[in-house]
Amino acid sequence: MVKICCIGAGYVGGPTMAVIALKCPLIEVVVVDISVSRITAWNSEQLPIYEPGLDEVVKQCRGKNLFFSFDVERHVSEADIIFVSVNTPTKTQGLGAGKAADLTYWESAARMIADVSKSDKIVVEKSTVPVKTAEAIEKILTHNSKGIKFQILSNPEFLAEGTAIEDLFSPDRVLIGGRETPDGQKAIKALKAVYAHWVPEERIICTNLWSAELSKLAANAFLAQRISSVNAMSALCEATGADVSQVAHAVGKDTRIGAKFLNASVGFGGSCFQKDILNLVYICECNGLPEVANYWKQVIKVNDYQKNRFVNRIVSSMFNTVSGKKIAVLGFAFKKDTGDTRETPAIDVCKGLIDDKAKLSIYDPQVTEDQIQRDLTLNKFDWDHPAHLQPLSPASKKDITVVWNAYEATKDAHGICILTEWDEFKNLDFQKIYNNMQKPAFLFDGRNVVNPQKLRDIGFIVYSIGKPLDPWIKDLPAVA
Ligand SMILES: NC(=O)C1=CN([C@@H]2O[C@H](COP(=O)(O)OP(=O)(O)OC[C@H]3O[C@@H](n4cnc5c(N)ncnc54)[C@H](O)[C@@H]3O)[C@@H](O)[C@H]2O)C=CC1
Ligand SMILES: O=C(O)[C@H]1O[C@H](OP(=O)(O)OP(=O)(O)OC[C@H]2O[C@@H](n3ccc(=O)[nH]c3=O)[C@H](O)[C@@H]2O)[C@H](O)[C@@H](O)[C@@H]1O
Repeated sequence: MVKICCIGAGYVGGPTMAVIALKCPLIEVVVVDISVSRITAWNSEQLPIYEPGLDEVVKQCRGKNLFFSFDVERHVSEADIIFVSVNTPTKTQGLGAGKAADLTYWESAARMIADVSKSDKIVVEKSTVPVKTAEAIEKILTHNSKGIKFQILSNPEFLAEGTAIEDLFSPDRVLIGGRETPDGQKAIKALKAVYAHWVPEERIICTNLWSAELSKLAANAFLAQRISSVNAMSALCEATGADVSQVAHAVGKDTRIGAKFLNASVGFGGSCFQKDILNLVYICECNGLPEVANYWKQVIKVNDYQKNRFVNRIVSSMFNTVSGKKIAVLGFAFKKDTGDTRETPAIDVCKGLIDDKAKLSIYDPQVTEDQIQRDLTLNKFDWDHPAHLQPLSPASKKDITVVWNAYEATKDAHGICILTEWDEFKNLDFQKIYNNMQKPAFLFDGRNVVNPQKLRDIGFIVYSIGKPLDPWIKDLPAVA
């Protein structure tokens, strides 16, 4: 029986391994982690992450051929294939701070693999890493190997949160990069055989190591660039009376461009887009390519501009101050169908409003008060380290309340901002909400989930990203 061990039981390691176990009943899959609380949760009824469909998959194979354990060394030493899916945060200190990937967790995993291995192994990069990481990992493994042979493969993950199980069941492609040597090709074949249990052969792409590593960074950069492109257009739509949804629809109908990923928003969030682009920028700079670095940097600049623009719209519309005003924040996760808040645009918007002394009442169906308080007080990039190494929750912000219902959040509020596109926000009773708010009642839709005209008919002053402006807002000076 082939044995797989995955180091890192997070958003990628957990779901990916659960699906491999489900699709390959004759392979034993063990997911290990240094975080005892995460492993305990994976073994309980309350999984540590919220992902539609994940519970069912885990229930079907846990205890049969899927196991979660904190006995990291034992399972690593017994495995034939080791996936490494640990954090690769942005460095906060030293060389490359604020840009380069921090490979501390990867390096310590590699050293541990070398220490405990007693037989030849295939080591698979699942984490997103800088191009050429495999070379460094190879050096660590071979210099500490005691004669054991390691083959390194790059097998980046393309799942998106909220649709992870769907994405894993039916991936657009699986990418496997390896050395162009007989041993490298043999390792590629072994990993390909795992995926071939359910992924059609033509969707499994095999490349050299560097192409696979770089393709992951490139894919995230291209995706984020589409969002910044449509968000840049949204500002121009507001200035001209065009409607960004109509523009995106018309542009996306061109089959060369395609319709997906053209939703204007308050900005992209999530643990990876910004981190991976910063990493790409750093690699370009290190390779003497400042023009290429600046090109990609612009994607992040436009994203920051979009978040600032949203806050400025709120403040300027509400008589240039939100001081002491109650603002209801609907949605805190970085997108719907996840409880993940890493780099969510809600953090920047809430901080912007708090700086202007607003009182926030926040509701998200999947995010806890503790998480929101942590997110609003942690330093940039601290969130991306294993939970037990993060700073303890500092003093909580006083001007925030977190409630468990959109009606309570909006009661007596001066304004509402929608920051996550949860389906339930589309079906709220906005007449009831309007009746219970201070007047004039403002609504700022950062995700284009409401019908602005219907809400204007109720009496709301509505701002929707990239849509023709409400007469109230049109007469105000332009904001940047
Ligand atoms: N979240 C996502 O949707 C995607 C993430 N990725 C990449 O996958 C990697 C992991 O991301 P997530 O799963 O989101 O992170 P995560 O933070 O949810 O999980 C990482 C886990 O690794 C554990 N860990 C760290 N060092 C360890 C060690 N030495 N030994 C054992 N366990 C260790 C941590 O305790 C944590 O539970 C990152 O490189 C990320 O860029 C790639 C595709 C999608
Ligand atoms: O490397 C990763 O971590 C993953 O990053 C993204 O997945 P994820 O961040 O989970 O979610 P997305 O659906 O890509 O959304 C990212 C952000 O962009 C925003 N977005 C997305 C699409 C869109 O049209 N407009 C828009 O503003 C979302 O609201 C969200 O804040 C990629 O889609 C995955 O392929 C990749 O594996």
